[in-house]
Amino acid sequence: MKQTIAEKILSKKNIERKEVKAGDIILGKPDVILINDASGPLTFIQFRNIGAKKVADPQSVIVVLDHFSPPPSLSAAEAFKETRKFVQEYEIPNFFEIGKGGIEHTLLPEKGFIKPGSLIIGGDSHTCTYGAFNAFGTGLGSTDIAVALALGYTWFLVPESQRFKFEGRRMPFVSGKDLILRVIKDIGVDGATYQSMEFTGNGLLQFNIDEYMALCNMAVEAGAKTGIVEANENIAKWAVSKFGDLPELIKADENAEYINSIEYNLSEIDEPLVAKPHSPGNVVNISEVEGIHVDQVYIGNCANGTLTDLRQAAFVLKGRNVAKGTRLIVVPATQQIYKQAIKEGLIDIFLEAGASISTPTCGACFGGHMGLLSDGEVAIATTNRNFRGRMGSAKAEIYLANAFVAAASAVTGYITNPKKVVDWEEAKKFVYGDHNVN
Ligand SMILES: CC(C)[C@H](C(=O)O)[C@@H](O)C(=O)O
Ligand code: SF4
Repeated sequence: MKQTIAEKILSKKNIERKEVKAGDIILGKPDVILINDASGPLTFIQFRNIGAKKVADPQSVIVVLDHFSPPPSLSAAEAFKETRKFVQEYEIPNFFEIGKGGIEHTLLPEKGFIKPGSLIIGGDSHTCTYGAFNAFGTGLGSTDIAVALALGYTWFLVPESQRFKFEGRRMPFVSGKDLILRVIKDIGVDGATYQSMEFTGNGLLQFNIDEYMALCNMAVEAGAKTGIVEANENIAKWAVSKFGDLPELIKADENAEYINSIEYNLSEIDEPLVAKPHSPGNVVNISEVEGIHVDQVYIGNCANGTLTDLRQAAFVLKGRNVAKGTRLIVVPATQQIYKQAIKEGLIDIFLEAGASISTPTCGACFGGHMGLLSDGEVAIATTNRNFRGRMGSAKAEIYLANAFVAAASAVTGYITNPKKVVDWEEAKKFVYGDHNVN
């Protein structure tokens, strides 16, 4: 049988060990079950409601306190307490306290929990981020997570797949974020509902693994079940440096069945893109929105809070100041990224520029805390959702963009093409080092 990447991974994880195809309903054993403080407490209630007495495979469970971390309210503090209680009661070994981890989707690969070919389920919609590592990640509701905790396996409807191929030369200041914004612009926010979005093509070699995370992270913003990068040299290199050996990598078979295929010539995605309020599908070229004043710039979240993002922002902010009338909040996604950013002098650059640096947290990304917007305010953020009310007031407006754009906008105070602030050749060296980006 000719198979897509999703079909291959689900065939391996199918507890009946049979080959599967799109449309099949199967029982699969996830390698990782992810729980956070936002949806976790509901999962714990459901776990008890179904009469579960123990967690089938505690080793596979990873619990992260990240959404309301550190708790800004009493109710969040209670949710944290509930979560710690569950971890203790069911002897979950992989637990990340405040100060020990960071945003789950950046943290799990960093800690070595994600391998090519892994199946990951999580009580969070951006669990699809792990496709960056050639893995199948998907978000499930709290009840499904509770059942998977109790049984060690759960049901999957094997998704149909769409293929997105990137060839050609990467253009200045276009980042992983821009690739997915372009795809969502083309197919719409319901363009891949319950499907696997599979990303391939030699063009992707010019983007690094952090950028693959941004690409896969927003697959769910097109309604997808998952988004997966086909195995390539970058993923192989990452796997070898992470695990010391080369795990089996997953590629689609030639002639695998895709319900739609789109090929992009990267040289035609020739400037950064921006998603306008109030939808990640409301995407335009930056030139269409340049000059709009921003009250707040937010650099962080599980799509774009990586070291690559911080380097992009720092390069732009180096020796410059955040504009008067604008504020900048920088949120390194994990403790390790934070530490590395200090070592590299990035945090100094942010502080000198007048930024507020936050401890790793989901924070204001989903309107939790640490930088909410008030009525009438406008923000540009490296986050993945700009729904009405997402970062606070329903009367605020959020633009989504990559970290080069966000930082350039912080410097001028209005949405700005980074090419007007810094030189691409210099930026490339600072951000990507030896990685051949075009
Ligand atoms: C609160 C949480 C469960 C939610 C999600 O599922 O994605 C959040 O992370 C988000 O980004 O909106
Ligand atoms: S950073 Fe934002 S999008 Fe990502 S998991 Fe947290 S709340 Fe969700």
